[in-house]
Amino acid sequence: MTPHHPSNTPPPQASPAPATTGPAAPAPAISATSLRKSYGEKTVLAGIDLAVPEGSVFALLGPNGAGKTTTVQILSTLVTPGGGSGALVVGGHDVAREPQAVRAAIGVTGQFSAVDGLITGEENMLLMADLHHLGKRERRTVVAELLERFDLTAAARKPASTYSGGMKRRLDLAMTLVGGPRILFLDEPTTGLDPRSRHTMWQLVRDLVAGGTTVFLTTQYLDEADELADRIAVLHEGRIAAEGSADELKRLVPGGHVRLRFTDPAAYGTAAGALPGAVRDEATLTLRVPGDGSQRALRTLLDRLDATGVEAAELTVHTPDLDDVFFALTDSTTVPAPSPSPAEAPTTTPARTKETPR
Ligand SMILES: Nc1ncnc2c1ncn2[C@@H]1O[C@H](COP(=O)(O)OP(=O)(O)OP(=O)(O)O)[C@@H](O)[C@H]1O
Repeated sequence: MTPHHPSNTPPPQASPAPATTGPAAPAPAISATSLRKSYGEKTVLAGIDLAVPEGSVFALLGPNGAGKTTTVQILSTLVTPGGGSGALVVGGHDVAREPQAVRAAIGVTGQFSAVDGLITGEENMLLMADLHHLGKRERRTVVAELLERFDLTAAARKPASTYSGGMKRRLDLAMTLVGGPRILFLDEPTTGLDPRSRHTMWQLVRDLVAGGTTVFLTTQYLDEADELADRIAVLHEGRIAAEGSADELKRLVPGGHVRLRFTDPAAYGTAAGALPGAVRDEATLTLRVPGDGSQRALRTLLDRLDATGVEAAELTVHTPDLDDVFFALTDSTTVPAPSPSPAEAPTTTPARTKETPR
């Protein structure tokens, strides 16, 4: 778990110290150091650090206007970074010095589709193939394969304007893949789609990642980040408010607890006496013990329980969902406390208490 520090110190996981033995860690597919951007007086990005390992899915989460699209636009060379930004490297190429090489390595699908509704799905694809200078035979093969893979073969000869929202989005993604990009930027890829279409898109993304593609995703949907992302960064007021896996983020906010259910009232009573802070539910013989769901907290709880000699019939660990995290992190009156230093606690055991504002 890596809550960000105002100094923009890169998170330990994001930029590990070079190993003294063994093979060096591969360079991230996407990395940004102190990325800044302002429009006039408005600071959109106040210096953010990112590192996305190859073959992983990184989700940038944030409310409307947080700067997600701006980040994608800068990393995909569409917009210039602000003055004072550090190194921005995508696919091994510097975004400022080698924009062409970056463009050759990436695919971008934005909130505004590149699909032309006046021509058919297949014609849209062939147009893309021409833009990528594919040979005559190759363009036919690549287009047919992608249409098949994205379940668009039957509709291929129909004007794209007749497609459903989900089909258009699939076509858009298929068009992006014509050039065979190793790195994909998906800016809110499922906004406005129905649940079935969203699940289809998620599966397509998973398949791409299984094939080695790196995905940089922006989304306002917490379940989407939860479903797809290996790591999630929450963008708030121009900074990364927190970064980690979905589970790590969930441990950042209060609401986590362990639920112990007993079948024997005597055992229930004994356990309740031994566990200070436990919320009792006499009707169901259940105790709810607040905790961050970490290994350490769980061990303490079990040690206490063992000392009483009673055993629970059922033990479940509840962590808050990403909604709780999102609201806690993007509510400017509360920010999570920084993690204890690695010497004090494992990196997967972040502090989760609400703290005073910065
Ligand atoms: N070209 C521009 N000129 C001026 N301001 C801009 C420009 N592009 C973006 N902004 C401003 O920068 C801020 C961040 O916009 P951005 O589109 O990156 O946010 P977002 O997180 O993608 O939001 P949404 O989820 O609504 O798409 C907004 O306040 C927006 O108005």
